[in-house]
Amino acid sequence: MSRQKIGLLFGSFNPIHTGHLILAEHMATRTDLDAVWLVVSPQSPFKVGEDLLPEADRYALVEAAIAGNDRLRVLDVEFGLPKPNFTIHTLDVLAKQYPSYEFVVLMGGDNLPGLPRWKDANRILTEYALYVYPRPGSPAPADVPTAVTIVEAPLLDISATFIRASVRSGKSIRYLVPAAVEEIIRNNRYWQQSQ
Ligand SMILES: Nc1ncnc2c1ncn2[C@@H]1O[C@H](COP(=O)(O)OP(=O)(O)OP(=O)(O)O)[C@@H](O)[C@H]1O
Ligand SMILES: O=C(O)c1ccc[n+]([C@@H]2O[C@H](COP(=O)([O-])O)[C@@H](O)[C@H]2O)c1
Repeated sequence: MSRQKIGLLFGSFNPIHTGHLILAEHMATRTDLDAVWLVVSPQSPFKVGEDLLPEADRYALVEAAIAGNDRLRVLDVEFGLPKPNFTIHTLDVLAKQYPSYEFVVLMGGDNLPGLPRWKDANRILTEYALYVYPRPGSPAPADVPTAVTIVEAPLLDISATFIRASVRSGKSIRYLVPAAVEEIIRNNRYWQQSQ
């Protein structure tokens, strides 16, 4: 029997939004992946100094967003790892922890140009396949490494930045995030005070 193939979507999820969810569901149902795991990063090396909610709060939002979807799972594996969170470290931990699974790294097209600056980028590209979901404003480069597959999928012009800005200015985020996420954001007044 072939090994379970799991897509890993690493992100700050500040907050999780419909773009992440459509990406994850698309990968889990329209590629050869069996499931997608969303890995909440406490501190992306490229987002040091940004206005991040505490990681436990971002995790709770992801948990609420994916409730009831058996193909999706959220991981807090990076919470106990040194910061900033280098993806290669997490991949090494997961490979050891789940030797019977084959992991694929998922990302949006905006992350592809910066990939050569990731820690041990060459090792990631040698040891893992990468499936890239296209993102508005980030056209696929003409030349991609052989490990990279650009997946054909509907473009989603949604970002966590837009959602935080909407909340701050009192605009609706209905449908941009699941109802359960919207409720948690409202009840906790995230981004309405000085966060
Ligand atoms: N609308 C989208 N289309 C395609 N990929 C996306 C989209 N939104 C997020 N992603 C991808 O999901 C992963 C995690 O993204 P992240 O949590 O940083 O969200 P973000 O919306 O890009 O956040 P921010 O606006 O705060 O920078 C990244 O690989 C990113 O490229
Ligand atoms: O490993 C690296 O060097 C590296 C560099 C930049 C980003 N990442 C990871 O990529 C994910 C998305 O990052 P970001 O900055 O788009 O939120 C997040 O999990 C980061 O930890 C990882």
